[in-house]
Amino acid sequence: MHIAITGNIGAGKTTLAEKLAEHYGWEVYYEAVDGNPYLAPFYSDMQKWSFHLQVFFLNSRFEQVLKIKSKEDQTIIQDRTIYEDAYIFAQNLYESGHLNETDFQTYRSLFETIMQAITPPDLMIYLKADIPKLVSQIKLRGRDYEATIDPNYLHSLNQLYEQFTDKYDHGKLIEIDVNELDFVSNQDHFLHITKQIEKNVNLGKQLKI
Ligand SMILES: Nc1ncnc2c1ncn2[C@@H]1O[C@H](COP(=O)(O)OP(=O)(O)OP(=O)(O)O)[C@@H](O)[C@H]1O
Repeated sequence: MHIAITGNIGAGKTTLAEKLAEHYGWEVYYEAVDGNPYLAPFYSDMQKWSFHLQVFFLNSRFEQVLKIKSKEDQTIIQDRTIYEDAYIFAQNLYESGHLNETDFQTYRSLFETIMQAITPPDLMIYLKADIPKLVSQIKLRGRDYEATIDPNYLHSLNQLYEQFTDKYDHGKLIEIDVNELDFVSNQDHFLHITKQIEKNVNLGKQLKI
């Protein structure tokens, strides 16, 4: 089974993926952050590195989806989806003028080709958070290259997340407002999330508990 967590930068996807993996005995597929040669340069010069970074993420996410497909007997939890790369990040860079028309069209055409080869997740979990929550969580983890993230960038991404999740029709999607949730130290908050997952997918004998 393929479960994916979707949400803006700093929404808590990686932390939730790890907690769910521990709880259910699932495997996590992380985003390609460590060893990503374009991520830090991208944050210092978006104009120059947007296309490179988008192609890098698209390829790495495509590889993940193919691997997930080949392991149908296991449950894998994916930290961010390929849809977000195209419909949110690349779209935002295009709208803000960091990706030019030609590069964006080339990227979208590559994405459309990839779409023909992949299947959507069985369940998407959208972690919805407002800007103050995102900013404070990004600060907490203290990555140097993320220190320059402008709240306006997060705001534009959040607007695209809203549009994307409203229209999403590739499969099931649950929305979890994490503004007032602390699923790390409050077990009831964590169980609120697992309850919703179990309502939406049949975990059957895969349950570890
Ligand atoms: N397609 C993309 N275009 C631009 N930046 C991207 C893209 N995909 C991921 N990123 C960025 O790469 C980094 C990934 O970091 P990480 O995997 O820790 O996730 P995150 O988005 O911060 O989420 P969370 O805190 O919810 O786990 C972030 O700065 C993130 O937004």
